[in-house]
Amino acid sequence: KEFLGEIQTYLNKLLVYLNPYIEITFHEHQENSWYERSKAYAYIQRYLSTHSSKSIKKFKANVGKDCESVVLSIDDYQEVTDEFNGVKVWWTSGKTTLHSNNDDLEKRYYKLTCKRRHRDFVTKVYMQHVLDEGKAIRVRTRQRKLYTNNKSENWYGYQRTMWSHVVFEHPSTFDTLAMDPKKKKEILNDLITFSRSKDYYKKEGKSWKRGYLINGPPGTGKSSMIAAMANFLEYDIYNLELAFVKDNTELRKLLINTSSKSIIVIEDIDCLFDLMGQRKEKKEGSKEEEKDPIATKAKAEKDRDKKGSEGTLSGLLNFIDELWSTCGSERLIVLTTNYVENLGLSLTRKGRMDMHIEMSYCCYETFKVLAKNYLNVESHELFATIGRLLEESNITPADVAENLMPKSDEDNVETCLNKLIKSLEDAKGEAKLET
Ligand SMILES: Nc1ncnc2c1ncn2[C@@H]1O[C@H](COP(=O)(O)OP(=O)(O)OP(=O)(O)O)[C@@H](O)[C@H]1O
Ligand SMILES: [Mg+2]
Repeated sequence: KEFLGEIQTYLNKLLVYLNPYIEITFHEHQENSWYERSKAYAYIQRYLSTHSSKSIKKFKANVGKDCESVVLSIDDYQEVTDEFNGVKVWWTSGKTTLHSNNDDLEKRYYKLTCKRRHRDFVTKVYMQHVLDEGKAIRVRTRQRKLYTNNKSENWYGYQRTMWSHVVFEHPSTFDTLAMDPKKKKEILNDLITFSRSKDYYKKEGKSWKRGYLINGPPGTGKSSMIAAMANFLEYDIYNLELAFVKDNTELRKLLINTSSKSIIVIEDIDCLFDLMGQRKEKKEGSKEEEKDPIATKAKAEKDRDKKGSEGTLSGLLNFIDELWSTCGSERLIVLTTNYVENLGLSLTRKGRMDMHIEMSYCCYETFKVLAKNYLNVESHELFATIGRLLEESNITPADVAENLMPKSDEDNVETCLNKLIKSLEDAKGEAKLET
């Protein structure tokens, strides 16, 4: 009997030796951490769902938390064949169920089978390919988000969130954005250089971020510009509502909770002037003051030269410095304002913002892009008249767009252009009356 047992073990070993295949298993959850989903598992899932769509008929849908994304993956025990550099591998997915005291835990895995002699190639080269590709697919297909910060009263408790989000779906792109083509090119180049300079920033010991100050009257496309940037770089947007931020500590907490590949936006930074002023007055004389660097610094400044606005300006700059130093890498910081006068100067001069973008009233070049967007025309006999009128009046791209947009079935290129001409003439008349 002992002898038989020994034979059995040898036979098993022989079988293993003769079996030309090996199996590698990737579990959904790391050992000892059921809460942390393995990144490799997620990447393999993406990889297989795009590389197997032809050969497979049964899929399983995983719908994201907010019903915002659907990821297909191969259903249990379906086999997928993949080939890479002439090496064939087979994938299956499956699950084991663990019975614990309260509930059954499903443990899912992907199993990779390949020829024994390909082992090195598969574990080193092929798997690297799968993981890289899976990661790239995930970046490509991720839904981008628009975040806004909540009041800090809502940061705690049952549904605590600092940032609320919706899916970001603004249609604006650099193609539809109407502005001086030379400036547009400049901005695009700047963004491209930025997105490719990871190593440069690292080598220079700088963190990888860039700041833009966008100014222009309402309706000239500042928000559209930010959306176009986000669409171009495929970044998320964090809209920072400073009225909800009490002090630098809160600001810091918010910024730490932003993710990379994002644009942090503060709109209407000039309104912040007033906000800073209020904050300072409230704090004045209170004990809190010593703890708050903004107020303290602002007060010191004020005491020194007794100029109120200087105090608030330095408070604002302080805030922005905090913003710069706290938010992590791979981020754009964009500030917008309607009035640039002293604000823009002090922001750009002191090296805080890298680029100053000016959005202006509609000129002929801008109009041509809008006409292409809304009416799909590149030239028309009325263009000359419009060009001349544009030179004589200040009308925003938003107003031009409003006129060009066909509103009923009767509207066509001709009627829309005439509508615009009428508005331009009215605007000109008004301007004359004012002077
Ligand atoms: N330069 C532009 N190119 C294309 N569309 C524009 C442009 N400017 C304005 N528009 C149109 O006008 C609308 C309003 O523009 P947008 O919100 O970008 O202006 P804004 O400068 O952010 O204004 P505000 O200062 O009021 O926030 C946009 O939805 C867009 O359709
Ligand atoms: Mg705006």
